[in-house]
Amino acid sequence: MRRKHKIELNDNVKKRFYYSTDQAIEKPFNWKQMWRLLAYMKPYSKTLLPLAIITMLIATGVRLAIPIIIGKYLYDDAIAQKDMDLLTKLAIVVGALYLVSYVANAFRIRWMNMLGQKVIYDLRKHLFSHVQGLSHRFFDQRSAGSILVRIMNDINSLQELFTNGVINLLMDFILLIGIVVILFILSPELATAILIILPLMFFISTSLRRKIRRAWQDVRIKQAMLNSHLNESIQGIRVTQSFTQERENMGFFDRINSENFESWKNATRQNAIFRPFVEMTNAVGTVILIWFGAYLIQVNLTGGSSSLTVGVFISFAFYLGMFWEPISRLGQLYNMLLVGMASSERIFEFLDEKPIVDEKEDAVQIETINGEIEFKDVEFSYDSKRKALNKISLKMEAGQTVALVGHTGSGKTTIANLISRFYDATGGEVLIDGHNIKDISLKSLRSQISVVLQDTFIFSGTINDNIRFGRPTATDEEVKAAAEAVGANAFIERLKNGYETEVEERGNVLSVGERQLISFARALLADPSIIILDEATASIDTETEMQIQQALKQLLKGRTAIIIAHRLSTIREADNIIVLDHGNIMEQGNHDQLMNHEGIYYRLVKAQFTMLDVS
Ligand SMILES: Nc1ncnc2c1ncn2[C@@H]1O[C@H](COP(=O)(O)OP(=O)(O)OP(=O)(O)O)[C@@H](O)[C@H]1O
Repeated sequence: MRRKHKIELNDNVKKRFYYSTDQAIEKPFNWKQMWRLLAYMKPYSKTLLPLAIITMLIATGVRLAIPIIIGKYLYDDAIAQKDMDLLTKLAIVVGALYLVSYVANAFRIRWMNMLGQKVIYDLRKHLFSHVQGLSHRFFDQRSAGSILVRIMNDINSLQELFTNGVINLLMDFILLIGIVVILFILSPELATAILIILPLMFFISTSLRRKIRRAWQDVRIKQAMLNSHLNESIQGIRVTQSFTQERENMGFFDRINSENFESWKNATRQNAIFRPFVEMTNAVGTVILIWFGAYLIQVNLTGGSSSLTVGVFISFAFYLGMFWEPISRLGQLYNMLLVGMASSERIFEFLDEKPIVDEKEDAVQIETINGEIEFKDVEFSYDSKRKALNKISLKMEAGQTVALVGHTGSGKTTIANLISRFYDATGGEVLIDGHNIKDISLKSLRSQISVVLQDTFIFSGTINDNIRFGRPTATDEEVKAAAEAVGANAFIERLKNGYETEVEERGNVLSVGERQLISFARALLADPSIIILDEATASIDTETEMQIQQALKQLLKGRTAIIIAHRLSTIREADNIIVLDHGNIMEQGNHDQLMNHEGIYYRLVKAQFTMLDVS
């Protein structure tokens, strides 16, 4: 059925929606990395960790003791000897031991879970706070999705390791070694015969499990691809619908969905093979126990060289039943460790990433920046191949409005990025109030610069919250005053709940222009010394723009303002207009000077007027 409906894809477009699976799901065991991970348990080494270990030791000790009591003492010494007193006492002891084991286990699980959750909480907090402090270059090189995967999925995959892995590893070793030692003490001959199944068990738990593990990994990869495709499809749904590409899109989805289906089928098939194998080995063990055990009891009863009693035989049966559990868990733990190694490697890769823009230890705090900006022979390139700025020098006096114009890619945003110190110049120096920008503390620098972009970011929360982002301590009245000053008040009041209207993440319910007005209010509230408007009015209609020109004057008053605009009508009044081309300053001056000069700016203005005339 599925195949019948398969949608054939056009050969020209088959390459779309190929998601790379460069993220290794498992890595070989690495001690150094393991110690680094375990160090996250250190804060709990005097509290939760010892508590979990003690309760684990109690529960394991009790589990190891019960079969001996039931078999050897209860059967051989009490039932066989018809000692009713002893029988009652032993029954009480067994009951009490079960109770102790139950309580110890309940606490062990509780404390282990708590320990695991706390370690994961700490690790995620550490990673997030580290990533937040990284430079723009780090984010340029990675998609938001891949960063999200590390903070969520990779840390989640370590959760199991911390909650169950570490302590279960100890417990299973103790349990296995304990069982083997006890069996040998009770009856070396029967122990030797039964332990033949151990290698078989190990073989199954390692080799079969490896296959199963691979099969489930494949499922995870296919699911991640399905997720990526869904994410991209939903985000791009408007484009898909407008180009009527739904059928092709369905074809891609169908292909990834069938791969996902096949991988599930394979994994569940592998899983199904596993169970009969386990049961078969258990059956082999039981056959050996019954056959050889019965033989040894017979030899004992007829006064031969064996000392195996029925009670010890019963204890053996119990221990045999207990064998599989730790072996199987150790196998799982091994898988968990390999997956954990890959995840922790990726987490540590981020944690080891240093912010390229770093702060000097003796960085100066500037209470109030005046806003004088100077570039001295500044060079910059995002990558080693192309220069975004070529030895440019410029000066902006405090309180001036400076406009940056030039064609797409000429370096306007790059200048703004260097002023906010999102990147460091690769040559020359950027000075603010005469200080090299690298000597100023990042907090005091950035808290006094506001950047308003064309693509403004609206966070989930109310309009109020979004404006208050500029200054969290501002009162409702101050928020409203800022909105009024930039002309945002009118549209906000028209919303259902006014300033308390909830806007979803990215502000999808607001128009692009409305979002820009909110970001103006946000910037005004922050009361910065330097304000950068990067194409900030590009999405506001001309009428609204004229309305906010006054407000903009208000916003820019007493501050150094850098305005980047393609719409030249917005920068006419700037004190200085800097014209850029391929990272070079071609001309500068005010509107009249540049118009008289009849250079690039003159031609740009003329071209825009001609376009307007035509339309
Ligand atoms: N994060 C980045 N990584 C690599 N190269 C970049 C990055 N940002 C910009 N560039 C490159 O640097 C050059 C200057 O870009 P910039 O953003 O400063 O141009 P712009 O003048 O602001 O352009 P626009 O008018 O389109 O906004 C361009 O060639 C661009 O491709």
